[in-house]
Amino acid sequence: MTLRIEIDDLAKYFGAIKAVDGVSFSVSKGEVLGFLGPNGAGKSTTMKMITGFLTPTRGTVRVCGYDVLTDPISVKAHLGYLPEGAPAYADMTPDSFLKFIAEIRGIKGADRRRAVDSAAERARITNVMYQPIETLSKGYKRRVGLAQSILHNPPVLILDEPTDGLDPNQKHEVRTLINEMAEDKAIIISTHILEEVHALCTRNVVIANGKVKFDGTPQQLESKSRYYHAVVVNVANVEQKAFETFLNSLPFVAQVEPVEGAGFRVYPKDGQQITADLSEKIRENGWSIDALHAEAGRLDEVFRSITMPSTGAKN
Ligand SMILES: Nc1ncnc2c1ncn2[C@@H]1O[C@H](COP(=O)(O)OP(=O)(O)OP(=O)(O)O)[C@@H](O)[C@H]1O
Repeated sequence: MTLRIEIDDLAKYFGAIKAVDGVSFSVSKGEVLGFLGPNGAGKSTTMKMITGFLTPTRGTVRVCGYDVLTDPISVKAHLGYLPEGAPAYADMTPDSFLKFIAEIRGIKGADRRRAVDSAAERARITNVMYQPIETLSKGYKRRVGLAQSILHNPPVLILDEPTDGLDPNQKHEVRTLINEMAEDKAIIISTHILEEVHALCTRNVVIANGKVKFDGTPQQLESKSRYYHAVVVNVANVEQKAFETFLNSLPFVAQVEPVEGAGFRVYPKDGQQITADLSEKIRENGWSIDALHAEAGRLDEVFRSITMPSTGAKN
C-alpha cells in the first residue's frame, strides 16, 4: 500500500467558524475515497487545504511525501484538482484552455500536444475541442474540468463534487471515467450523492461540523443501518399471530415488526445473515414461503444518524 495523501489534525478556522476541526485520514494508491458530509460540513475547505489553495490554521498535509506548506510546488505537480462547479475561462475553447493549463504546468512542445490529446481522449471531449466552453452542456463542462485535472497524469486526484448537477447519463459517464482512472491513482471525491458510495468509492470518510464521524468501507458504512441484513418474510396459509410468535422464538432473531400487507421484517441479532437459517426453520414447520428477501442497509438513514445524531437514529 503506497500512501499518497496523509492528513494529520488538519484545521481551518474562519474567525469563530471552525470549518475544519482536527481532521486526520490517509489515502493510498488504488483507493477512491468518498468524502461525504452535509452542506457546510467542511469538505471543500479540506480539499482546498490539500491542494494548497488555503493555508491551514493547524495540522499537516502530505501528498506523495511532500508537505503542502514547505513544498507546495511539488505537491501541485503531483496532484490534479477539479474545483466545485465549472471551469473558468468560459470564452476559451477546450483546446485553448487545455493548452493554456499545459503551459502553466510547464509542459512544452510536442509533449503539450500529446498531453492535451490524451487528456481530451480520456475525458471524452475530442468532439467539442474547438467550441467555446460557455456553449457546452454542464456534463461536457465538467469533463473539460476533468481533462484539466488529469493533463499532467498526476498520481493524486482531488475532485470536488464531480457529478453534482449532472443528469443521470452524464453522472454515469463521469463515474465511468473516474473508475477507469482509479487503478493507478489515489482519488478523493467529495459528494453528498449517496449512490456514489457504491458506484465509485472503495472507502468513505464522513464529516460533519468539521470533524470526522466515520472512516471505513462502503459495506461498513451500510452495516451501521438498522435495516442491514434485515429480512422481509411472508408465508402462505398461516395465521399471522402464530407466525409472528414463531419468528420471535428463533434464537438468531432480535426483533420482528409487521410490514403492511407483506408479512414481517425480521432483524437479526448482531447484524448476521439469517436468510438461509430462517428459510430452513420455516420449511421445517411445513409452511410454504410466499416472499423472503434480505434488505441492504439504508445509506440515507446512516448518513442522518452519523451527521445528525440528535435525531435519535441508530449510530
Ligand atoms: N472563506 C470563508 N469565510 C468564512 N467562512 C467560510 C469560508 N469558506 C467556508 N466557510 C464556512 O466553513 C464551513 C464549511 O464550508 P465548506 O464549503 O468547506 O463545506 P462543504 O462541506 O464543502 O459544503 P457544501 O457541501 O455545501 O459544498 C461553512 O460553515 C462555511 O460557511
